[in-house]
Order: sequence, then C-alpha cells, then structure tokens
Amino acid sequence: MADFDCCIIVDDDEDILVAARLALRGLFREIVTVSSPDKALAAAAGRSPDVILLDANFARGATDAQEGLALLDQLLAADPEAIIVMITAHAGVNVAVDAMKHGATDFVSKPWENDRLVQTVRTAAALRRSRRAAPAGQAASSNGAPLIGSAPAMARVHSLIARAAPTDANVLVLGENGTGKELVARALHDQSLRAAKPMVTVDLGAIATELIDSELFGHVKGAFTDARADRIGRIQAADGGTLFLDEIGNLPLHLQPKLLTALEQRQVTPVGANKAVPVDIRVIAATNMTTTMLRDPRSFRQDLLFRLNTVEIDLPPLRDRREDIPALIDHYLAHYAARYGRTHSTVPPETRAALVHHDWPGNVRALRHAVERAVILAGDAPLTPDHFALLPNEPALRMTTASSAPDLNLDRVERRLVEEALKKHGYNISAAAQELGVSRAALYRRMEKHGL
Ligand SMILES: Nc1ncnc2c1ncn2[C@@H]1O[C@H](COP(=O)(O)OP(=O)(O)OP(=O)(O)O)[C@@H](O)[C@H]1O
Repeated sequence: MADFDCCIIVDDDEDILVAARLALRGLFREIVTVSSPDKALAAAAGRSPDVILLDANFARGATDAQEGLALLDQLLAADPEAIIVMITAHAGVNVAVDAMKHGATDFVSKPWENDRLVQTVRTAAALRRSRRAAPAGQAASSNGAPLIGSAPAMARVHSLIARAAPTDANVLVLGENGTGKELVARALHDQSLRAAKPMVTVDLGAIATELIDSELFGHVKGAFTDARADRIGRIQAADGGTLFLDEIGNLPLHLQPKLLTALEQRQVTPVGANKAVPVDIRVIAATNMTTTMLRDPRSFRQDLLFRLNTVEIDLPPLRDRREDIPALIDHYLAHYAARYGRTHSTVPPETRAALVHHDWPGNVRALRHAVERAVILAGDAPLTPDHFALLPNEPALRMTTASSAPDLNLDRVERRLVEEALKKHGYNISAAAQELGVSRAALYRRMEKHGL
C-alpha cells in the first residue's frame, strides 16, 4: 500500500526521471513525470500532488537555476501550499539556499542516494498531509497539523510551545518515538518570527554516519573522492530560518564539537573549505534518548547539550495520557473516513474502551496507523477491536515453541520480527532498523503496513 497519492517529477533528463520514478514508486500511488517546464504547471493544477520534485536547471549547460527558480515561483503562486523539493546539481552552493528562500520545502543534490531521496520526499509528503489534515482554526500552528492533547502534561507542552516559539531560544524536544516531536518542532517554527523562512530538517537517524559531516556542513569540490561538486550543507540551507535536528542522539561524538562550534560562532566551514560562512539559524533538536542517556557524557557532550536545551519540552508517552486517546481516535477517524470514502463517524464504546486500555508502545504514530488500517478493513461495518489488530499489552511474543508447529506465514513472521526488534530496542527506530538490516525508511514502511 503506497503511503501517498501523487508525486510529480519535473526534469529534462530522461535518466533522472526514470531513476526517481523507480526510487519513489513504493511511496506514491501515482507518479507523473514531466520533461519540460511548460507542462509542469498544467500537470500540477490537475492533480494537487503531495510533492513536486523539481529540477533546478533545464537549458542544457545552464547552472544558474533561473528556469527552475522561476517555475518554483509559478508553482507556488498557483498553490501556495505546494510542497516542492528542488533537485540541485553541479550548480553553485547557492541554488539550494535560493530555492529554500523562494519557498522550496527541501532539496536533494544529484547524484543522490536512493534512501536519502526517499527519506527527503517522504518527510516532504508527510508535511503536505499534515497541512491538509488540519481543520481550519484547530491548528496548533499556522499551517501544521494540530497537536491534539489536553491532558495536563500536554497542556504544559502547549504552553511551552507558545512561550518558546517567538523567542530565538534553542529547543530540545524529548519523547519516545511517535509522540509528536516533529509536530512540536513544526509548531515552534510556524509560530516563530522565522515562520516565513524555511525549516530545514535533518534526520540524523536516517543518514549513514560517514555522510553526516558533509550533509550538515556541506563540502567543496574535491574535498574527498566522491565530492565531484560543491554541495551546500543543511545548516547553511536553513539560513534565516530554523534547523530541525531530528534524532540528535545519532550525531557521532566526533562531530559534536564541530556542531557546537558552528552554533557558538554562528558560522559553518564546509568540508574541505578554508573559509567559514556566516549563518543565522535557530535550532530545534529532538531525541528519543532518555534523560539519563542524554546526561551521560559518554554518549553526548554536555556542552553541546547545554547549547541545545535552552528550553526543554518533554512529550509524554501516550500510555501516560490515556485521556487524550478518544480525541486522537476521533481526529484520525474523521480524517481516514473522508480519505477512503467511509461512513464511520464514531467508534463503538467497547472498541473505544479497548483502545484506551491499550499501551500504544509506538505512541500516536501507531494509533494513527491502527485507525487507518481499521477504516480500510472494516468497510462500512462497525469498528471492532479486531480491526485495530491490537497486540496484548504485555508482550509474550515467541517465534516458535517446540510443541507448536512453526507459523511460516511470511506476512505474520515479518510483523512479529518487526515488533520484536522494536520492543527490544525500546521503539528506537534507528536501532531496530539496524538490527533488522533495513533502512529506517524501510522499517517505517513495514510499521505502516502492519499497523504498528
Ligand atoms: N498530539 C498529536 N496530535 C495529533 N497527531 C499526532 C500527535 N502526536 C503525533 N501525531 C502524529 O503521529 C505521527 C508521528 O508524529 P511525529 O513524527 O511528530 O513523532 P516523533 O516523535 O517525531 O517520531 P519519531 O521519533 O519516530 O521521529 C505523525 O503522523 C503525527 O501527525
């Protein structure tokens, strides 16, 4: 089941169109490729795509991205909510910065790694989805999805967001996977004085360790074997706006002093460059590390922590705020019923009780997936706990026992393995993905598939 509806890819290079289509086909029900700028507007107008992947340069040999930026402006004028990811290439480092300033959501540099392309586009598409999901007036942020929750711990979160957002203070968001850390980051940015500028996300759990340095700080041509062109770092791309460092706990210890220096001196030096570039950013970081792990200097430098956590927002796990579960169910029920053309408007009381009683180790993300799955499976019949495929609260998962024949159903075995890996690693997605031998993005796909 593809996660999103439609992606439009605009590029004059057939090879890029084919490569991008192949890489992204698992994410979208429909992928439309367009090879000339003049057809892009019509393609977008008719479809309301989740993401438009847009090449910066069309005219052969052009590197100044004028055509791409002009088209970016036109697409955004036609749909100010459009989510556009710019494809930048041999162009100077400024193209990515310019694109973000013109309103692009993100950028990918050619040649890309498929996993990274998928991750970037998935994040962008999720942003589009959350913008659409926000009913007018309910949004916690000007254009983000609503952060639902009125339990006392959430009231504190809302109040901290409101107070911290308009300041330039760095914010550290703590919480288990799926508790809404990214949503909080988005709300902070949207309610900040930097809202009109980009929020650039770096998911440190999704980038291979050896690439983090150049991803954050950029590099100059020739800095290392694969550095065939200058590449802008994400810190620089966030200039004027917000840098969201997701899964900051995955920042390798040896790069922590470099980030600290960049934050203190407000400048970055791309790998291989001899000149620093000034940057003006506000940093929001998030992690699922426990406070104890975070305060352990063997895993995290305390001086960097001190820089990042001027304000700390602690998101409670869903099992500690069960009173919010009914509102979350209703919200996602309305959302998915509309999406799949179903008539469900409520969840019967006994089903609701089972959902409130469930521990939700995957937190709100898992609840959201469970509701989507139930809406799909139930058709127009009343929703029962079975439709939500809840696993017992106390895990008693056994692969096989001597007395029972092994269950070799591939789908169920996969679900069990994913579930076991998640539990073993306390729902740390990066660690579970590593143990399973798949990328983080691939693990997310399987979690969604199995409603975990
Ligand atoms: N309070 C909430 N109200 C509505 N939806 C929520 C809430 N919290 C989380 N969600 C939804 O749950 C999903 C996961 O949220 P999000 O990505 O922000 O979590 P996260 O803590 O950043 O997860 P991870 O650590 O795994 O990256 C998203 O689809 C988000 O919209």
